[in-house]
Amino acid sequence: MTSLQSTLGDDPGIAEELADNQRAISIAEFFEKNKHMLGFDSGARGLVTAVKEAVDNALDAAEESGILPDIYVEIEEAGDYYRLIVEDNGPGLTADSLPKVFGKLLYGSRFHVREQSRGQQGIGISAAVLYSQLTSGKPAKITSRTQGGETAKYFELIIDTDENEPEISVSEETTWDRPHGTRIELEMEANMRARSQLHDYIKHTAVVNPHARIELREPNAHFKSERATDQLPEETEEIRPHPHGVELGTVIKMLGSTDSHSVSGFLQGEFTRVGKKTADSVVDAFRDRHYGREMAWTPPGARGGVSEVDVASAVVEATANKGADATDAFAEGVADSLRKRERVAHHQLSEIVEDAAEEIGEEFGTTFGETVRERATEAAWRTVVGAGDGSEDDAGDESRTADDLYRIADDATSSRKDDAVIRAFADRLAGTFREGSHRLTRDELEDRVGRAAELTEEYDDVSFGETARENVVESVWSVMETVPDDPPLVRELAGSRDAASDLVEAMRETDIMAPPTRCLSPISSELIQAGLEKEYDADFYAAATRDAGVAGGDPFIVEAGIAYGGEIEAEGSAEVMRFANRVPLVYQRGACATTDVVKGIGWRNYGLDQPGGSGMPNGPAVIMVHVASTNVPFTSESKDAVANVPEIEDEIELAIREAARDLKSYLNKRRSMQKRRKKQSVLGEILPEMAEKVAEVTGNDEPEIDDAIARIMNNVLVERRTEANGDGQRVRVAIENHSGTNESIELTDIVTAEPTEVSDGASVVEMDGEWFVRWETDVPSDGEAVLEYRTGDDAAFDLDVKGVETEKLTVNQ
Ligand SMILES: Nc1ncnc2c1ncn2[C@@H]1O[C@H](COP(=O)(O)OP(=O)(O)OP(=O)(O)O)[C@@H](O)[C@H]1O
Repeated sequence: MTSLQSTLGDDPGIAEELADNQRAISIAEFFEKNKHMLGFDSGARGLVTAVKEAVDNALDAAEESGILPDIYVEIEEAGDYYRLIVEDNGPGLTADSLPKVFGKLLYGSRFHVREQSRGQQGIGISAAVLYSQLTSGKPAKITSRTQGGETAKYFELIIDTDENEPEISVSEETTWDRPHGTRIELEMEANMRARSQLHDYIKHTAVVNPHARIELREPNAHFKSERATDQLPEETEEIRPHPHGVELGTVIKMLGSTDSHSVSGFLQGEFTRVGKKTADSVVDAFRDRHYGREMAWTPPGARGGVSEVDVASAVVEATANKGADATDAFAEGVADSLRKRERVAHHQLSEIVEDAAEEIGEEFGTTFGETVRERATEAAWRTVVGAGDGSEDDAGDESRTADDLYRIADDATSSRKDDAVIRAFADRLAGTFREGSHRLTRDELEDRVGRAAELTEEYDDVSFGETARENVVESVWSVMETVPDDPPLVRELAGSRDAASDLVEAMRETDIMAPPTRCLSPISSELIQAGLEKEYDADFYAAATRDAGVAGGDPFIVEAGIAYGGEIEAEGSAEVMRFANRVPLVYQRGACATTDVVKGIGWRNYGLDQPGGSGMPNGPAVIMVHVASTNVPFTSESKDAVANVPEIEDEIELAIREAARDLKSYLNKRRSMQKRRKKQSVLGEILPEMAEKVAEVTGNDEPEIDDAIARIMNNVLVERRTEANGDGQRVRVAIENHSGTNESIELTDIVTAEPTEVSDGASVVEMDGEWFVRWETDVPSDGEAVLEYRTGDDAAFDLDVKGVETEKLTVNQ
């Protein structure tokens, strides 16, 4: 027990004493103690993280300035420590911003920008400086030269962790041979145990950044990855958030800081993809949630079977002192408009009365004032809902609304339900409208339907289950009308959590075009495939890039690639390569959404082994996933693993499945080709023996085996025959298609003497004393095509056939 606990309860000043111990903690102090959160948990890992932070920044900075990145990384032993040097050819940093970039945590240019970049939080490089000063006690040494700068600046600094501010020990002008760029030198306690992770990081960075030149020199290795293209990734543009998935707190903050007064203006001004029409739809969805909808009833006379009530006479009765003709015309006008409608809600009836009042008033030179209009509206409404006026001779017709609801409920529920049960239910539901408002939210409607259903279950001893209730709610809700009330002003919304929450829900449920992707820089399927081909000598490659999705208001794109077979390690489980915003993720594979998704896929369906039917697939496969987003949701600030955000997980799965489908058809085909090869080799052994026997028995020549194999195997047979013909020889190349499909075939016969009289459609090209007779032709199933030409007597030939898998091809030349 601590001394404070022992005195607790006796001492009236205990809270004050405790309060004395409270004090703010600077972010730098916090991370000084929690460096593992930033990826600096060990010397081995710390070094990789520091390289990663510096290289990511160098790539970001160069690309942002339209410069093709040229990055040099050097790690050298320096006594008890390791020295890390990273140099880039980026735009450099000004003398004002440089000390803060390296000497202050949470200082950066990207946090508030919705645009894809590797860095996000403004922590990375200052965390590396912090780790270096903590472990070696040495300051960071930074040189930087801005574009067009006469000289370079040189700083030595550490972070004052109490204040989270840079403490500069040296600041001077210097010379540097690079025309622009930044050079960072950090000393730290480290080791090279994570060498393979370091190499992977550099190599994989090169794979997905083919426009960058990256060189790594470390005590045991030196390699340089040259630029594969001079094409910078397409420039990204900052965008506003997308309305889907923005959280309530964010929206409240945005409501508080916008210049707009109206909700519609706010939506159009602060979000991407919201124009006037979309804003109107969001506002309508907001009205439905916030104010509820109004029930719209079938007006009297609009539908057969409903008792005709004289709307006009009700209106006449309610209208006093307007002269008989004007009153009749007014009442007829209302009744007529009403008759034309399929359904009418109270506010729509008011509009009908307003319109008739204006029109008839003008025609008869009289005024139908506010009171008259109201009385007329109420009288007409009573006829619509079958309510009496309270007098003895007008008891109303309660069955009107019940009939109406009966029809809706009958359509919405299964035909197995007894008619009397639906009637009883509709009566009870109609009762709730007689007693309560005709304007209600969806929740209120659910309540009413629920109550009516429960009473029906209780008194009629039948079941009125969840699905029936939901269907009735849906059908009634769909005939209800959105109310015309003006939505609150932005400043009112900002002050009301409930109203703002209704707005967020309305934004969420409105169909809104996917966000523009100019803020993102996906790698593209072609480059993913090219990258995989560069890294892995495989038999098969596939890649897929999905359309943009939205998570938390931030657009994202997922891409996937698969390499299979060849030199890829066949033992053990497949390798998963993860990337986020073009940065390879090296650590925390098990905590990453990408890994979870890969494990959740049934790989046996795609032709890979998967022990137990779930988990990592086995075999010679590499699965690559890239998540590009304006705000990648990492599980922690060390940015090693993508968090389990459902929208992103769904897209990862779809991207992988897209690539995996190609893998599946490749593997299926390969399997059937393997079978074919086996069969063909058996035939190749048996047929010559049979041919020999047949020739022996019949005394004839041995039959043509190649032709027979081609026919039995349904192959394409390409056969060259030559025939001496005067001065030279005639060449005849015949293609017989025994397969069940039409084939497009590209054939090249390479001849050592000049060909003449070549068939139409073929072309001849001479190269170094060889003639290439090229011919592209379509041969239908069971069809034949022939190429003919003449050439010299002593010509030699070599035939090359493309367009048909080798297993389906028999060449006889
Ligand atoms: N080599 C560089 N050249 C030019 N500017 C740089 C360089 N390194 C960092 N910066 C600038 O310094 C800022 C802070 O960098 P820092 O690594 O701390 O954070 P970040 O990259 O923005 O985000 P994160 O914490 O996610 O890495 C960057 O936003 C960028 O504007």
